[in-house]
Amino acid sequence: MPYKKFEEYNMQVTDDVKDRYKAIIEDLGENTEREGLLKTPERAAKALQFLTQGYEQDAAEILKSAMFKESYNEMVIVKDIELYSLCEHHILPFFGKAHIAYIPNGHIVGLSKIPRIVDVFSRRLQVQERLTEQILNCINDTLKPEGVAVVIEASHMCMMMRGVQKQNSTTTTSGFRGAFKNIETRTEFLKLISEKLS
Ligand SMILES: Nc1nc2c(ncn2[C@@H]2O[C@H](COP(=O)(O)OP(=O)(O)OP(=O)(O)O)[C@@H](O)[C@H]2O)c(=O)[nH]1
Ligand SMILES: [Zn+2]
Repeated sequence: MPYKKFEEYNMQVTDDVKDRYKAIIEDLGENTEREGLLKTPERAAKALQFLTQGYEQDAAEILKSAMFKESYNEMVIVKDIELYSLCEHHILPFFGKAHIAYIPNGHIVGLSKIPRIVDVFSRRLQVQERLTEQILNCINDTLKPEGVAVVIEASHMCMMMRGVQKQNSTTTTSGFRGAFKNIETRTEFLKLISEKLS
């Protein structure tokens, strides 16, 4: 199914993950019976299911649900799409912005569907490079546009709160297909998104 409602947590998964969180919190030396922590294993289990809901969603179906025949064939850019994902190495957040463009080839897509597929692929255990490529491939294979471009800028908590502890570094990844392989088209896209890049 393309969407999942958040009241619909899988009770079996919630119970299993809750028990494991309880054990982890105890291993860390905390008392899971104190008031503030009583419901924490269950809350954390639900939070983790929310943050990984993308596994149960079908990004191609989301795009297909709002594709419309149109002759418009200039660049369409949706920029500054905020994203929150989880780094698969440390299960810590990475977050930032995606900038996405495509050039239609007979079909346009409902604009909101682009941020929706960013969420589908973000809400998994990820690396930024694969996230970039999955968004790119999904739009390319489903919409079959003249071209598609994806740029993601993100900060990784695993590099900020721990490890190398660098607070100001950001990572940029990008991918281009079709018409965006052409240097002029790519430059136009990068110019249009950089007007608001920090
Ligand atoms: N390429 C890539 N690397 C990532 C991403 N998220 C986290 N990493 C890196 O994954 C690497 C895992 O390296 P390891 O040496 O196995 O793990 P570690 O000992 O915790 O490494 P440090 O973070 O350097 O302390 C680290 O260099 C992280 O910075 C990502 O989205 N893409
Ligand atoms: Zn990490």
